[in-house]
Amino acid sequence: MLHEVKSLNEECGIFGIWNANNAAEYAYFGMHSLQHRGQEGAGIVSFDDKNIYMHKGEGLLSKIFADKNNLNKLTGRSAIGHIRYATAGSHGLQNIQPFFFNDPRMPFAISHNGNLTNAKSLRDDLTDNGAHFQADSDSELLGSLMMLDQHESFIDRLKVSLKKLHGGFAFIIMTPKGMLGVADPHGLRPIVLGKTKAGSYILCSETCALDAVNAQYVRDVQPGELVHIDNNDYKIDHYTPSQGLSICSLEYIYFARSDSIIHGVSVHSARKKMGIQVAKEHPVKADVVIGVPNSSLDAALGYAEASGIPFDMGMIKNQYVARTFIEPTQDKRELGVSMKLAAVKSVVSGKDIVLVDDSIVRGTTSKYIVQLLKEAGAKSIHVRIASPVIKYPCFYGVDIESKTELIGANQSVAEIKNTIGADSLGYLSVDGLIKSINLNCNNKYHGLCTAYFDGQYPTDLDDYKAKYDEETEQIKAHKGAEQFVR
Ligand SMILES: O=P(O)(O)OC[C@H]1O[C@H](OP(=O)(O)OP(=O)(O)O)[C@H](O)[C@@H]1O
Ligand SMILES: NC(=O)CC[C@H](N)C(=O)O
Ligand SMILES: [Mg+2]
Repeated sequence: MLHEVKSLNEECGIFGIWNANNAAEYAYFGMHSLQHRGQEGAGIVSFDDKNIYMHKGEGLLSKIFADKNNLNKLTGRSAIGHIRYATAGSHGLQNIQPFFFNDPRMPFAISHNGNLTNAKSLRDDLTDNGAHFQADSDSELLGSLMMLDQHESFIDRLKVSLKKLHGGFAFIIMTPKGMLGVADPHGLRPIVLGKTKAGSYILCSETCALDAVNAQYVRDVQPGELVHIDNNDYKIDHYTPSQGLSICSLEYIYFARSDSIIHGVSVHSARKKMGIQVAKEHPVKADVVIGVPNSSLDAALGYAEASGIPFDMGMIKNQYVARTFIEPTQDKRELGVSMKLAAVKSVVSGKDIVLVDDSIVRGTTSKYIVQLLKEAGAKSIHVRIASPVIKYPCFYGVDIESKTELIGANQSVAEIKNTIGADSLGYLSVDGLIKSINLNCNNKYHGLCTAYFDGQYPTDLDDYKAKYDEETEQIKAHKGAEQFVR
């Protein structure tokens, strides 16, 4: 299976529109602006009064729908779409969503962003109860549970089944009668409601997809909520009580597009504040601040603003290589980074540099960039990371499920500094991160999941717990490690 050259793998993007002319076309344009969330495959399912239409494929949306007929055949006034980056189950067409369930009581299609922590146990139970599966990802389990459930109404079947799911999930569910949006009890994955000028409702992962189709933001779907949309309006219901918002902090740090607004916080502003905050926490004398295009540029601007050191374009990104797919081995990954990023010698030569990146996962990018800047004549390189040390894996929809691949779980900050060859290295503190995002949420989690940094998982780890416990002893060794080294 081929993968894009990315160090930090993204999540999925979901989009649904109800009661619109050319619904599938809306889905296509909305999903196009969510392409950063997954590049493995995509699909759209549309409904008209009598029929269901579907087209799915592997790779980028523009490739899957390059033949316009693939979109034109998706008629009807409602459509639901999905773009995938796998976290559970195999790669390949069978796991590309939306999944369609031909339930004679009420047919439905589902799109899922997230990862279920109890998927294996649920699958085992369902298999014992005679369920048949279309594929092997976690996402179809909601449909499988609903197919076996005996409640009379569709909503009851949905609510009962949702209660059995653990972990991170945002779902859009579509039937011939209406569209539904769901957030897990902690709201780990983002999902928003919007409305077009013509009055059609949209559910999608990020507000950038609403902007792309000229729709207005209505509200974020809150933890434990079930939003019903039909021809008349939308209605907010709950399938379970909220456990308090703890949305994935990496959405703000890296995943979401900078122009999106999540739970009232502009992603761009949050990133800029992370840069301002890391400048306060780890000041350094230097000639120029540079960012790693594109995802750290907002933070680099913040660092420059707070420190008074000028920002410049010390690195450029080859936009075309970002869409090159290669095998995800370490040597190919390194080759991928070198094809993707290049130094601007006139900016970096002879200079003391502050190099800002949004995160370090395996260390591949930072190591390569430090080397690149040295070769371009930089005098010294002070790396500043606009997020805390990533030491713990994620089980809620991001593809870092083992600590063995995390440099921050295996090395102290001093060791990482040496590994990447920097003159100094400073990470943002967890408090600094919470302050920069500032969700103004008074719950235990400050509105955020910061498990990557502090191991505070808002849910049980269920089927992942045994492996996680095995790795925990090693992780402990680095607990409380310093945030800065010279
Ligand atoms: O330590 P590493 O394992 O290298 O991972 C960290 C890098 O991964 C991400 O960038 P990525 O290259 O995925 O994509 P981007 O171009 O969107 O920043 C992130 O922005 C860091 O630069
Ligand atoms: N990244 C995601 O949200 C993935 C959704 C689902 N777990 C899958 O693997 O298809
Ligand atoms: Mg990057």
